[in-house]
This record gives sequence, structure tokens and C-alpha cells, in this order.
Amino acid sequence: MMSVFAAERNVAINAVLQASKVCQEVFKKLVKNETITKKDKSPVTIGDFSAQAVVNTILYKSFPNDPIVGEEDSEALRGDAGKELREKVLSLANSVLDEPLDETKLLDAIDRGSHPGGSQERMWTLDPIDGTKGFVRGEQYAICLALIVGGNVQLGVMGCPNLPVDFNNPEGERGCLFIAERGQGAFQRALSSTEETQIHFADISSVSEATFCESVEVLHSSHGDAAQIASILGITKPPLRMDSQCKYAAVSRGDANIYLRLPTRADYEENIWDHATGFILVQEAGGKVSDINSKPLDFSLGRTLKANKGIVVAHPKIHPKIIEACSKHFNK
Ligand SMILES: Nc1ncnc2c1ncn2[C@@H]1O[C@H](COP(=O)(O)OS(=O)(=O)O)[C@@H](OP(=O)(O)O)[C@H]1O
Ligand SMILES: [Mg+2]
Ligand SMILES: [Mg+2]
Ligand SMILES: [Mg+2]
Repeated sequence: MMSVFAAERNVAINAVLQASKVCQEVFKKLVKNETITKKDKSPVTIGDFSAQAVVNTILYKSFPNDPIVGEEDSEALRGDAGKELREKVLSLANSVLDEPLDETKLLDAIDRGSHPGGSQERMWTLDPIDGTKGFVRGEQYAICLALIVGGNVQLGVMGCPNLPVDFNNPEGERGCLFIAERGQGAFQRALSSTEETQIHFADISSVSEATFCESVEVLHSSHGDAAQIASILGITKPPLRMDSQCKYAAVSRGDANIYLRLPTRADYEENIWDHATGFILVQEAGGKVSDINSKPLDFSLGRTLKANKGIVVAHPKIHPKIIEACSKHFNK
């Protein structure tokens, strides 16, 4: 099958590559306590704002009519209170853009991400830094961009600047780019190269042999519940813990077998930008994604996955067994 989104694929790759560069630059300069706490108590850094400005600017140049559902907004960068932050973000964004932005254009670019989402023709969703806590710690984070058409994710590009290119050589080169287009397979590049290698889920016949992948942050996914589900499944291997959508990449290339994200609060709705890119990557690598009740993820309902609870990712051969274990655990 021919690529339908070849132009979008190239633009999205460039956008994620430039944003990855900015994030790596920020990390070198970031003073440890230089994070701002948002209303929902989560952290944001100049890296998040700069990466969103860069990606939105590059997307707008090629696809000026496409709405963007992005995580961040420019509020903290406005007025006298935002001056210092605004100047830092402006200079970071301009360090990778062909045509420099001025302050007004910078704020506009960031706020182009404020679209409410829904089921319209086309929209992009962007997490400029997914796993901000991982980024600040110098661990895993990801720049995640996806194209959603009529509610269906069609293209995803994920930059993982700290992820080892080869899981079996953790001291070797770091920095990966993952690309997936509907019907075209899933691919990995090293950030330093344009050569693409196709990736696949690891084949697995017995669920008890599986390795779990889960969040670092206990707040986002209860380790206790996950451990009990693992024990129902007879799993004995220790979980692979990392921040961000790198978890979707890890299972997609066979570093681990199951990504479980269990709901911790009844009222928490997952954001579409936290899952869209990982979702298509997994599907194109041969995996299955659903929520914990086996419902498909619905990206057409706005900025969140309001119809879904939690996430279960695994090879289709073992996915039903994990759903069964979740239902046993939560309905006991
Ligand atoms: N309560 C709760 N439950 C579930 N998810 C939440 C919750 N609070 C925040 N978030 C979102 O989690 C995103 C980071 O997820 P991770 O899997 O990377 O978690 S962790 O970094 O290991 O803590 C994180 O994405 P970023 O803000 O882009 O880092 C949040 O959108
Ligand atoms: Mg955040
Ligand atoms: Mg996120
Ligand atoms: Mg983020």
C-alpha cells in the first residue's frame, strides 16, 4: 500500500527532530529547580514551551489550516511576570527555526495548540515533552506528535532523546525516533541517522513469561494493583519502569511485552496527546491497545479519552488474558 501521508510524515519528522534538539539543549542548561508547577500540580519547563513553539511553527508553515491539540499554553510566558521565561523560550525556539519568531509570534505559535479536539477532518495532537518529570531527572521523556483524521490516528512520530538505540546495549548510543503510519508498519531511527529499521512486538506464547512496562510515578499508575495483576497472570519478572510514551516504544520493539496503565483516580481522564502517538506505534508494530475494559481508545471526543479507563497494551495473543486479569482484580 502506498503512503497516503508522505508529506505529513516528512514535516512531522522534521518538527520532532528540531524539538528534540531544543530539549537536549535545555537539559544541558536547566537548573534543577527551574520548573514551574501547573494548576494540576504537574511540572512544566522552558523545554516544554520551546518544543511546542517549534513543532507548532513547523506544522503551521506546511499545513496552516490544521488544528493542533497541544498540551501547553502561553499563559506563564505573558506580561511582566513571564518576561524572563518568554525571552529564554524565544531564544531557544529561534535556535532551531529557519525564520526567527518575535515575541508575539512565539506566543501565538504556542497557543495554536489550544484546539478543543473532536471528530473533525484533520487535527494534530502534540505532547512537546511527555514525561516532564523524567526529562528533569535526566531519564526518559518523549516528544510526541500524531495526526488524527476523523477521530482515527493515522500517523505518529515520537522522539526519545535518552532512549538507548539498542535495549541490549544500554551504555551505547542514545536517542531514537519512532515513526508509524497507518498500514505502513512501525520504524525506528537513531536520532543521528535517517536509516529506518522496521520494529515489531516480541512474539510471546505464554503470558507468565512476560515483562511488564509501567510508569515510574506511583501517582499515575498504582504499582500495587499492577503487581497483583502480574501475580494473577503468574508473571515473576520484575517490571521495566520508565517515564513517558517511551513505554509504548519499548513494547513496540520488544524490550518488554505488556504496558499497563491502571486508573488511580475515578475522575482522571487521560489526555489524547499522552497516548495518540504510542497507540499507532503499537498497532503498526503488531500489538493491541485497548482500555482496561477492552474498549477501543476513542480519540474523537475532545482533548481527553473521556470514554476510556486505563490502558492495556500487549501482543494480541496475550491481550485477552490481561483484560481478564484486570477484570478479576478490579471486580473482586
Ligand atoms: N493522575 C494521573 N493519572 C494518569 N496520568 C497522569 C496523571 N497526572 C498526570 N498524568 C499524565 O501522565 C503523563 C506522564 O505519564 P508517565 O507514564 O510518563 O508517568 S511518569 O512520568 O512515569 O510519572 C503526564 O504527561 P506530561 O505532563 O506530558 O509529562 C501527564 O499528562
Ligand atoms: Mg505535562
Ligand atoms: Mg504527557
Ligand atoms: Mg507533556
